[in-house]
Parts: sequence; structure tokens; C-alpha cells
Amino acid sequence: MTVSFGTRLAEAFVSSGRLCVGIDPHSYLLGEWQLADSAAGVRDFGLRVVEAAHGRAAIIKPQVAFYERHGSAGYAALEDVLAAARAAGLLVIADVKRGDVGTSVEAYGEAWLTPGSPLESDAMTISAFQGVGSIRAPHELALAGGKGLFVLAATSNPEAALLQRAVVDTGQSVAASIVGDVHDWNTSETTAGPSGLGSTGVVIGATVGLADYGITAGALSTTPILAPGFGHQGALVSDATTLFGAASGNVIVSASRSILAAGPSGIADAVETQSREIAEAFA
Ligand SMILES: O=c1ccn([C@@H]2O[C@H](COP(=O)(O)O)[C@@H](O)[C@H]2O)c(=O)[nH]1
Repeated sequence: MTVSFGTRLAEAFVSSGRLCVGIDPHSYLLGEWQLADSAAGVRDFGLRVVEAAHGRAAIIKPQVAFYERHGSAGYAALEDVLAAARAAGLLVIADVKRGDVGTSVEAYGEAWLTPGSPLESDAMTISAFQGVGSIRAPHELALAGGKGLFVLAATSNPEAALLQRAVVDTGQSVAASIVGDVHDWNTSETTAGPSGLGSTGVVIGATVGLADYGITAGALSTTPILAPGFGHQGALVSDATTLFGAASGNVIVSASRSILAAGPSGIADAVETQSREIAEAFA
């Protein structure tokens, strides 16, 4: 029987905590890590992050853009990183933010969520700004394969607020409307399992206030929340439960540069310290 992504995520929270280590091999970080800004460099970088996360964190989130920069060799490097993460038992959220008309976005879903595909991940970030109906095919594919989606709702970058707080016909903000549709999916899913956590998540930056977008904790009750914005973008782990209130139990704390800045010799300690800080903040 296929175990749903929501159930696997809930189990990972219990066994390994809620930290998601971002793999973002920025050019300047590659330099600091004494790696070349090349496909080989991003491969080594990713593999070292996987090694540091193994046994210290639940989830990794490769930012695919930094691999795509290196063309087909970059994708081959990413495939190696994904394989290493799978072998280490880490949950992988591919940060790809794909979106298009439904027939095209279906192919993106197949690329990242099909069991056995070279880019197989446990979940992918996806854009529903072409309509939540446009991502129905990857949603169904995800459910069938025990995979997940994280739908962009209220992103962490400040310039997004103008669009994502805009009000749609229902009287809700764009972000709240997406959160509501995802909630409907999660509450009607038959595969949610005993954890009660659905397999379709949303992206809500830790830098935003839910109330500013008209998002209620109730609308997030069964929805995993991928929350970037901690560390380098300014959000504090110690504020997380205040930010997300009653929905805090569903939050994945995502941080990239603030951990990666520790360098290859310090990253394992940085992951451990961050995991401990999160466990204390969410206790
Ligand atoms: O709203 C969003 C959605 C995705 N991201 C991504 O998360 C990381 C954040 O990196 P930091 O170094 O921790 O700032 C990066 O890959 C973004 O593309 C986001 O920041 N906000």
C-alpha cells in the first residue's frame, strides 16, 4: 500500500524534526567552500549537504535553479544529489516552482514525482497562479505515488505582497484563496492517513503575517506549510510559533544560506544547532 506524503512527513517530524536544509549552491558559497562554480562543484556541494543532513534533519530542499545554471551537466549532478538523499532516507522537496497550463504542468509533475524517474523527489514546489485547476494532474499523480506538492501562496519575498494580497472574486486574497482550495483538497483526500496531514502543502514565507493575507490557522489545519525566510531573510525561529499559531504543528522550517554559510567543515554542527533550536521553539 502506498503511504501518503502527508503521513511520511508527519512521521519525519516525529523522528527527525521539522528542519528543511536548503541546498542553494550560490556562486559565492561555492567559492567559500573552495569548490568550482561548475557542475562538479554543485554536485560536491549537494552531496556534502546531504551528508551533513543525514541523521540531523528530516528534509532537504535543493534549489534547482543553481543546478540548471550548468545545463545538462548540472541536471546530472542534481540526479546524483537526489539519489544520495534518497539513499540517506531524507525527504526531498525539489524547489522547482513549476507552473503552466494543465497539460504542460502535468509533464513537470511526471518529471519530479514519478517513482523511478531520474529526478524523483518526494515533493515539488508548484505555482497555481494560472489557476488551482491547472495543477490538478500533478496533484493526482502525487497522491497516486505517495508524493506531495507545495503550492506557492504567500511567498517570503516582499515584492510578492502586492499580487498575492490582491482580492479575487470570492473576496479572499489570492493567497487565502489558494490556501482554501488546498484545504479542500486535503480534507477530501482519502489517502491522508492517520496523521491527518494532507499531501498538498502550501508555501508561506516566515517573513509574512497570516492576518495580512486573510489566511486563518483553521484553513491550514490539515496542510503542510513550507516556510522559507528563516535566517538570511530575517525571520527568527523563536518567532515561528507566534507567526503560525495553531497551524505551527504543520510547519517545515526551511533555511539555506544561514546554514550553508558554516562551510564544509561547520555545516554538520550548524544543522544540529538549528535542529535543536527548532525543537526548543516548537516544544
Ligand atoms: O517564498 C519563497 C519560496 C521559496 N524560497 C526559496 O527558499 C530558499 C531560501 O533561501 P535562504 O538562503 O534561506 O534565504 C531559496 O531557495 C528560495 O528560492 C524562498 O526564499 N521564498
